[in-house]
Amino acid sequence: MKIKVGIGYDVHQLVSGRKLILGGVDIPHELGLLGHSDADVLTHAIMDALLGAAGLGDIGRHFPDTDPAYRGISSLVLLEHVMTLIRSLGYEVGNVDAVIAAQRPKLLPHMTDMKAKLGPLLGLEESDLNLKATTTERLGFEGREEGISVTAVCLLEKSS
Ligand SMILES: Nc1ccn([C@@H]2O[C@H](COP(=O)(O)O)[C@@H](O)[C@H]2O)c(=O)n1
Ligand SMILES: C[C@@]1(CO)OP(=O)(O)OP(=O)(O)OC[C@H]1O
Repeated sequence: MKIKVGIGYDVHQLVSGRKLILGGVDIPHELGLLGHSDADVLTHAIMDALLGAAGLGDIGRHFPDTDPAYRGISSLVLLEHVMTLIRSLGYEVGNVDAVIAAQRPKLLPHMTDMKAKLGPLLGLEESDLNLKATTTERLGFEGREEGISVTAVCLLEKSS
């Protein structure tokens, strides 16, 4: 069994007039995330962890933000592409763990919905997909509610 580890990190700015999409879930909030796609920073960090583990670079390489094809696209669609790539190399995802740094809103009530969207795409059972949230105690850009950051790690497994 070959095992590879990956890490992903992403940040998106919080602005008015945009939706707050995390893990494919539209979370009610007065601010949303700015980006070329739907700016789903959680899904982006997970994709970067997967691509990193597979030695495939990052999401900017696969989905350039200069390409109109990706304007407003659901990041879950991009995750499906990433999973196709990962599986074409013979890998399956072992587990994913992620921490979302957001001062507000409270994300715990939305974790089950996020896991229900992401788990099937990743091919993961509930216990192998862990999502966490933390405030930064009002410190830094997340604490000032200027943006949300996510750090994600994953394992990829290939039997050989
Ligand atoms: N946006 C957030 C941030 C945190 N949580 C939950 O609150 C717990 C305590 O947060 P601290 O930053 O004080 O450690 C944290 O463990 C999360 O369960 C949340 O739901 N949404
Ligand atoms: C996802 C992509 C592609 O639409 O755009 P954004 O939503 O701006 O996200 P980011 O994490 O800045 O970079 C990756 C991009 O290529």
